[in-house]
Amino acid sequence: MFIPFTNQIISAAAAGLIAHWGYFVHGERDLQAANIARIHILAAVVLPYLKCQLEDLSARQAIRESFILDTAYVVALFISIVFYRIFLSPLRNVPGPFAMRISKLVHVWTNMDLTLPNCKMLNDLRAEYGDVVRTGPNEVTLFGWEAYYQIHGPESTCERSAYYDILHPMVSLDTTRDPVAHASRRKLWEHAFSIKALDQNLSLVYEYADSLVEQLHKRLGTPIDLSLWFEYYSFDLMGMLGLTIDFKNLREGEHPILWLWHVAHKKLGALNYAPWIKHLLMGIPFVERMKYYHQFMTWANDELQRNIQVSSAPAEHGGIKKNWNWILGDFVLVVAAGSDPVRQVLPCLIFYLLRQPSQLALVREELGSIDIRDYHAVQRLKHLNACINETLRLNPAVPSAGLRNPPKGGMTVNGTFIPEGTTICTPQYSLFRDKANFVEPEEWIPERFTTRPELILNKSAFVPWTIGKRACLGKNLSLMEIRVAAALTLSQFDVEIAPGEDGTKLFTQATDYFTTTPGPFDVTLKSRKTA
Ligand code: HEM
Repeated sequence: MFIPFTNQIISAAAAGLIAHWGYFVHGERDLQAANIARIHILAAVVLPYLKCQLEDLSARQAIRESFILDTAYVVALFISIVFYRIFLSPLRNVPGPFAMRISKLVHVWTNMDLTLPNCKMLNDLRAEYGDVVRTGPNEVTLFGWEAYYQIHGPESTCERSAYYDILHPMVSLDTTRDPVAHASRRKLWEHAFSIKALDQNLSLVYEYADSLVEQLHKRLGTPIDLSLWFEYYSFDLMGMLGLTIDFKNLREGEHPILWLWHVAHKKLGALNYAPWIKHLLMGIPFVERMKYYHQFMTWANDELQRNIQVSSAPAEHGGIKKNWNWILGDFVLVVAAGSDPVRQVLPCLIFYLLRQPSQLALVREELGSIDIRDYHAVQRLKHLNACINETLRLNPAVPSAGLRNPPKGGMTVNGTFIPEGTTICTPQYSLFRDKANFVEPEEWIPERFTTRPELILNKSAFVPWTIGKRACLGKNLSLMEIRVAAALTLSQFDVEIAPGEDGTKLFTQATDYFTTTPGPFDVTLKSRKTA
């Protein structure tokens, strides 16, 4: 069989167009990334072999011709994709940076720059392009309170976007994209977060906060990274509460798994914006960037195996084996979702209080008026609560995540039609710093939550635990952790920024990879009490 080479080139280019129009353009392909790569590599290897066999070419010539055909295929495919994204996509009229229309890789690349976290980058785009910005070939970022409620509110029928397959094949309450599975799992979790369960956790929260204070007392006068110490506290506490594992970060220094979690998170964080890259890398052995993630997962797997020997999954749900991806996913969720957000609030809160000594004095006055061992009294401290809220407003734990897809048939938001399959981003960071919602939005003014309510223009815009069917389950627990640790630390220590520091690394070195991880906060401590 002989086909003229020119016709072969035309056929290869046509195959590229067919691949785009027949396959790639029809929906999400993130989870198939590794298989797509495998099929293409296989085709590239088989083609020269077939050419040798069928056309009687020398190996050298077969490879040369195959290379030309591969190039024709790839060029046609990519030209078609780029043309579609610029001129034909249903999002073509939505304003946004030109490069972001063409590829999500631009977003990934931008987020490799640690000096500009994703939430700030998106906020800058709003200033340039308005309330609806195209931030990817198939993604829009929406600003404003109405859009947030439309996407996340109780009436919303939006579903989680491809980003949430990030743990695939594992799945957790916080990542499942199946609304039915989510609703039934959430019921199980709600028991664990009920007020009754919370009261049972109280003594453990005090125990770990006491352990933190004890360790800090041993380090008086020497510079320490308070951000890290708060992480030890929240990680140890979540380990014990959620997993019954004592990580002993507080007593014995950083547990290897915490270190591993940090590295894996840093290495993979920027890839969140194009989930297919992670799924592709997962399919390739020995990729350096994935090494720490694999190690973390192996640890989680082993640790869970050990843990599970003392419990059992209900047989009616198919037992442990069938539920393994869920059990492992929830296990990882507890470590990540439970620890990072609390760790984020505490050092930021102390930073603001140090910047505004009159606010610190007010909080201490409140603390002095109660028995801080009585959590119900701590819980009612108006100014402390206002300071926590104001800290969360300026530093949301999940500043730009919570990505969603519109329901079947698409939806109209802010006057723009968003077709189904589009990823929608609604950054809390921008919502909480919107001057339509808060007066002097960039300033830390706790009184807006107490004596100066006029500084809040729209109460409904303050939703750090988000709203709707997927709102945070850990709200009350997290507030308990924050209040108790803040109360004990502020009443026991005078905190000063460490020599040579100004404390701002806490913000300038923070990362926004789903949850925020704050930068270091180097301080020295002096004891306020000897008793
Ligand atoms: C200041 C602390 C915290 C804040 C501001 C916060 C915020 C949030 C937000 C915004 C979400 C929604 C994320 C999304 O849309 O994907 C979320 C989900 C969730 N959070 Fe938190 N969180 C905090 C602490 C905690 C803690 C301590 C836990 C305990 C394990 C926890 C457990 C969860 C769970 C289980 C979900 C998923 C709920 C669902 O899918 O139904 N959170 N959180």
